[in-house]
Amino acid sequence: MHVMESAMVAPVEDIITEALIDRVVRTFYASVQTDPQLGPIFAARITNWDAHLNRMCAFWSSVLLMSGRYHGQPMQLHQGLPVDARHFDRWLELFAQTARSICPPVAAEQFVSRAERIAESLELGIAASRGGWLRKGERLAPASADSA
Ligand code: HEM
Repeated sequence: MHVMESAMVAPVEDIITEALIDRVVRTFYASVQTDPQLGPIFAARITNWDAHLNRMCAFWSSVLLMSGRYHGQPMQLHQGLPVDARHFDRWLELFAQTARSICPPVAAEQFVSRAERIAESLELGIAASRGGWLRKGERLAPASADSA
């Protein structure tokens, strides 16, 4: 690559910083907490928001900066949740709105594309834990006790 071209496009690690992750995470969960669909699910489970936000910052730092700061089992933590495809769609909608309102476009797209892939694998894992396997493109159905 010509030296001028490389100087014009900053590497994504220069754009996505711990400070940017911190802002995205805190802004996102502030809107999650007041969201009628998602808020109650979090409110019923999270007693220490400060600890949760710190863990989510560590998670995104591991995902986007490969910092290795996060150690946890997100799959197990989501398996018991009363969620279906509609909750994931809303989560992703709020997350994309947040990322795009805060980040430069290339950084926002990194957040959004990783979130979409992780959401898809969480849907697959939750479906499997309920004894069902999703085909390609098939979405998570409501838990049977929650199908109303
Ligand atoms: C339907 C959408 C979602 C809902 C309702 C939801 C809800 C929750 C709740 C309630 C917890 C806390 C669990 C606990 O500590 O007992 C949690 C943890 C977590 N969520 Fe989600 N989540 C959703 C989607 C996602 C997505 C798409 C991601 C990643 C892109 C994600 C990443 C995480 C992580 C990493 C943790 C674990 C933090 C830790 O280790 O303590 N979640 N989620």
